[in-house]
Amino acid sequence: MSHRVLVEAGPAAGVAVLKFRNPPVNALSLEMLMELVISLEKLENDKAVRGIVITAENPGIFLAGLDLTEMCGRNPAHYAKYWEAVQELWLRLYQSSKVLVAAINGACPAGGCLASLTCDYRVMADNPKYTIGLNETQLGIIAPFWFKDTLVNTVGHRAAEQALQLGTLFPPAKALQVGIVDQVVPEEQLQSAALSVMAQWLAIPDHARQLTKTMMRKPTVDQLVKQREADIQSFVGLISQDSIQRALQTYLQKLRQKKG
Ligand SMILES: CCCCC/C=C\C/C=C\C/C=C/C(=O)SCCNC(=O)CCNC(=O)[C@H](O)C(C)(C)COP(=O)(O)OP(=O)(O)OC[C@H]1O[C@@H](n2cnc3c(N)ncnc32)[C@H](O)[C@@H]1OP(=O)(O)O
Repeated sequence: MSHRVLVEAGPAAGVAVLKFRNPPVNALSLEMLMELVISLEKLENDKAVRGIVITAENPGIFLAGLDLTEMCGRNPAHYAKYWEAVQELWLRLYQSSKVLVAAINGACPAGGCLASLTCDYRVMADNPKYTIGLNETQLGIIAPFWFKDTLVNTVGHRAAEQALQLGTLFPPAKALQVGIVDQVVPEEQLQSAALSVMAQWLAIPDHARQLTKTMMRKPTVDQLVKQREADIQSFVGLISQDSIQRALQTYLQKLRQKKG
């Protein structure tokens, strides 16, 4: 039984809706990652499901990204386990044979943006409070190569380089202009817009669409698959550095003080 991920049958045949519900901010904790992987595996094996709309149960925060508390003050074995789970989620999402449509109904930084970038299409609610992007450099860390590759595959090299160096979080109109999202709609129309685009994608025969998706994505997937263990070791080495730990602690404190 999953607590942090809700899967519902969609209103249209063949469509499931996967909702994030990990309060307070839908951070990708280890438990959340594991529940997501299990939910995605079940959906992948369900022949009746052809498409999945991915969204947050409560509007406001789509996903707050990776859980910073999983990357601060822990031991190397924990960092390795956590990173393997992050890799696994990305591999499941990016290689999914289903049509994935992200209905972005809230803040979507870093790991949240990455999850949405694995989808085939992104619709974002037109709310200026919501932003999306790979903001790692603002935290004093760097987006790993496969985060970078996923962004490059979406927006192209120049736009990705600029967004990554600056760690830009784009509001909806800017995100559309750069191409991080494909469509921006009034908030109350988000779910219907996602279902409408899903219907267009499902009009294509599955086998042709799936083979095309694999052809487009395989080179990027292979890069990680062939060096998964080395990527884990790089992550553990980097995240364990005192300077990185200090940067993450400072960022977390700033988030906590924001309220005070
Ligand atoms: C191969 C080798 C390469 C190695 C490179 C090394 C490192 C790179 C590794 C990983 C890449 C990292 C990816 C990430 O995803 S990092 C996370 C990025 N996320 C963010 O920057 C978002 C931060 N959060 C926010 O901006 C806001 O919280 C929000 C999501 C916009 C919501 O705002 P709101 O005002 O509604 O809530 P609060 O800010 O008050 O937060 C409430 C509560 O939640 C805590 N929290 C927020 N975000 C996170 C998070 N990502 N992880 C853990 N906890 C989080 C926040 O601190 C508050 O806690 P409190 O205790 O005060 O209640």
